[in-house]
Amino acid sequence: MAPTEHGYPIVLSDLTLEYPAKGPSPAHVALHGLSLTIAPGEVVGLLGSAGSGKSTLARLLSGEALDPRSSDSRPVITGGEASVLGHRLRGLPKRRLPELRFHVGYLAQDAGSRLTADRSVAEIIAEPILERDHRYNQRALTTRVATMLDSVRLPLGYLEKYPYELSGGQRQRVALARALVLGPSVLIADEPTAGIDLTVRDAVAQLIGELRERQRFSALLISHDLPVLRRIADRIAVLDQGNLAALGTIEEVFHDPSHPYVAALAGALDNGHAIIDDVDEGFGA
Ligand SMILES: Nc1ncnc2c1ncn2[C@@H]1O[C@H](COP(=O)(O)OP(=O)(O)OP(=O)(O)O)[C@@H](O)[C@H]1O
Repeated sequence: MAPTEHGYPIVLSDLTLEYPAKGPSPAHVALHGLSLTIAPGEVVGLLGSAGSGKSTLARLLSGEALDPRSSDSRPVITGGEASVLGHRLRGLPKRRLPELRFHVGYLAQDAGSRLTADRSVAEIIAEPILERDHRYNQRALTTRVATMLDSVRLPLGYLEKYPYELSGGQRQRVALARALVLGPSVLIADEPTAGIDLTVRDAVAQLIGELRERQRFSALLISHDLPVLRRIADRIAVLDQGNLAALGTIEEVFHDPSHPYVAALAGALDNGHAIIDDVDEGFGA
């Protein structure tokens, strides 16, 4: 594995990320001068208003936004730097992208609902391994896939099922198994519990917590689900319109908020909202 910068798997220093102008759409700065470090084994929760840049950051750190094959328009680092496991992402040579992606598990937004429809659960989970080595030992592959399915608490009988046969929560667990199949050192998860019913949400949170203990990865977890964040995040960062509005433990951030968006989040919490998407209205894009 590449050496980490100052021992931190993720280092953002004064990072500015911009979507370049495209056709009639002008350039858009999605993140302004963001600085944040994530320590080995640390889980940082990321909250923010709609359009505040959370998914853009996730796409960059996972390497997805650096992939020239990506169909979406891609954000570009126009200021500062982001390092993941010692890889400096600004101007990262294309040949180093596979190594970065090997060590970084990425659970994209709505990953569960975007599983390839005509592949079995076993094929979906095995895919990241076979993409790297299509001659991977079949027996070792079967064992690895079964172990991953078991670690996300799905019965082995599900290996031959197809996504349409699974519930939303089960699909999300398959997506998580796929994101973790290469044993990453860093996990980037974008709303892993969104759209899942309450009981399963708790199970997914517990699972990420357990896997983190077992595999010891650092993670950036985008979520507005306070019970989930309380359970697994060591600190939270709050973004508002591309700027860092707060950073600290949940208690530190919500104790005496000075930023209006953070104050609105704290107000929603006081009113008993566990999932605090509701305050997005009136904030952000
Ligand atoms: N492909 C793109 N091209 C141009 N602009 C984009 C693109 N994707 C996102 N943006 C813009 O960048 C900003 C940040 O978007 P992003 O999806 O990162 O926000 P977010 O915090 O994840 O929002 P949400 O909570 O709604 O998912 C928004 O203003 C959005 O319109």
